[in-house]
Amino acid sequence: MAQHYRLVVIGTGTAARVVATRVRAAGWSVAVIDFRPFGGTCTLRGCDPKKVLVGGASAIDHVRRMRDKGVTGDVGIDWPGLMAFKRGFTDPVPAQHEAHYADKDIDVFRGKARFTGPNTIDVDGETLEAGHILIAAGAEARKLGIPGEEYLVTNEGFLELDDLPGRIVLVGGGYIAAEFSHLAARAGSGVTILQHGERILTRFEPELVDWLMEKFGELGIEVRTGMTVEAVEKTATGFRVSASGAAGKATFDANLVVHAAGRTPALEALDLETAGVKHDRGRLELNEHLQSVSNPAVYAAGDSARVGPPLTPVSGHDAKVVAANLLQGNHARPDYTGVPSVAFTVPPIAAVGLTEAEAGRQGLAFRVNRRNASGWFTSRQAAEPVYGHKVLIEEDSGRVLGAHLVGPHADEVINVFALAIRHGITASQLAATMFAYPTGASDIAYMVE
Ligand SMILES: Cc1cc2nc3c(=O)[nH]c(=O)nc-3n(C[C@H](O)[C@H](O)[C@H](O)COP(=O)(O)OP(=O)(O)OC[C@H]3O[C@@H](n4cnc5c(N)ncnc54)[C@H](O)[C@@H]3O)c2cc1C
Ligand SMILES: NC(=O)c1ccc[n+]([C@@H]2O[C@H](COP(=O)([O-])OP(=O)(O)OC[C@H]3O[C@@H](n4cnc5c(N)ncnc54)[C@H](O)[C@@H]3O)[C@@H](O)[C@H]2O)c1
Repeated sequence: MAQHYRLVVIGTGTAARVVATRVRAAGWSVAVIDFRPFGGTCTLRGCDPKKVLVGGASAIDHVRRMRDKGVTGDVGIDWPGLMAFKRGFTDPVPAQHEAHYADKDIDVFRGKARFTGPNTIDVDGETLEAGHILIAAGAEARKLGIPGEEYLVTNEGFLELDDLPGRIVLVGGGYIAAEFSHLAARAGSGVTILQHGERILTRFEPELVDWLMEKFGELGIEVRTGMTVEAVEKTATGFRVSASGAAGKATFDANLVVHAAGRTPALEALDLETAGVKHDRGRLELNEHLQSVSNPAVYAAGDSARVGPPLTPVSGHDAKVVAANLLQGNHARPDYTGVPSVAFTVPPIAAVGLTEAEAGRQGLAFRVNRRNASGWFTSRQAAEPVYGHKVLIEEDSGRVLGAHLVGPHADEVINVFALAIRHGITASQLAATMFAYPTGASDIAYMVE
């Protein structure tokens, strides 16, 4: 016998929880499904645990930078201790989420969801029938299609390691490689990044990434760009990674090989054909209201919709759009203006709005304030020489088109620029704002002058 709900939600991450909670509050019957512990990627396997661990790396880095400046003593990372601190955040999450659903009278199902028709879902032999179905299944590590792929550990495994191995190879050179390498190297591991592209962190301004590369060098992280990983094999002591590039083939030995080569919407298990849900090259085909173009009962949000950038605030934003469309009929559309993004290296690198290349391609008339600001007070006080910015300001309107920051407080100051871009606050209005001094934000006036 099928159980009937007005809404069935696949997933229990950020997008799923926001939609389920809002729609239930309007009186709909709602069920959520997940085959993993409840809570989603950000709280359990992504942003939050990563940031807790980076906190440890950041603390020892600060002490080391201050060593010849009146701070004494040796510091290091006790990995099991840091992991125990991290587990203090992650361990309670599934029970808290389950309690939330119980409190809201939202039914929960544990297992893998699979469509069995346009409005029906199977969860381990149980059939759910729904007026609407939300795909909020997130993303999963991209299949590389290389021999030995099964030996790769994903973010999920890395963030649960009881011990940190001596030698780590990261396959790919984006967010995950940058963040995990900074953490692991400070915790004492030898780290190699094998990146297919000509540079790492391709979503950030190249000049700022170049300034940050100094840090990778200091940490002894070996960054090999232009290298495509082609195979991983097991050896007596660990793994051997084979890669090739313009300079030829090379092999790298490691005790751990980590997947940092991109994530794609987690659609494979859903059997979308059975539900008549169109998709193309791993992406759902959605209309401007985040509804399937071929099955009007189905909506998607967050990483599995992959309309906006795959970041937590975007999942929350998509979810609000979908909830509004479910409850009041299609009228809301996502607006990704001014979504900030940070890679939590130490120091962090951040971006919001257009890059210089994008603004150029759009034919906009703009000026660029570009500075390596390692002589500024903020940089010297933090004993962190990597500090700089690039801000793009439109000539006639004075609108901030893009802001790119690297160095101390970049992860916080970028939010001021996000506010400016999203709400049309001009460069001169930012310059006329009194920010508390001395803080990262008090440098903004000089960045936009
Ligand atoms: C290592 C890492 C670090 C990150 N750091 C940041 C950061 O600092 N800042 C930031 O903004 N973003 C960060 N992100 C991205 C962020 O975590 C995601 O964008 C966000 O969590 C996506 O939320 P979601 O609700 O779309 O999906 P998810 O939170 O991924 O939820 C999807 C859920 O669906 C479940 N599911 C999948 N398929 C099925 C199925 N067939 N049946 C049942 N359940 C299913 C999954 O188990 C999962 O729990 C990071 C990601 C990673 C991997
Ligand atoms: N701080 C954050 O916001 C944060 C942190 C971690 C992850 N994330 C999210 O998770 C997603 C996935 O992160 P990611 O770092 O895996 O992906 P990414 O897309 O940032 O980078 C992947 C890189 O791997 C390279 N690559 C792909 N295949 C390769 C191969 N065979 N050999 C060598 N290099 C290869 C690609 O050229 C690409 O540059 C990101 O897109 C991001 O949205 C966000």
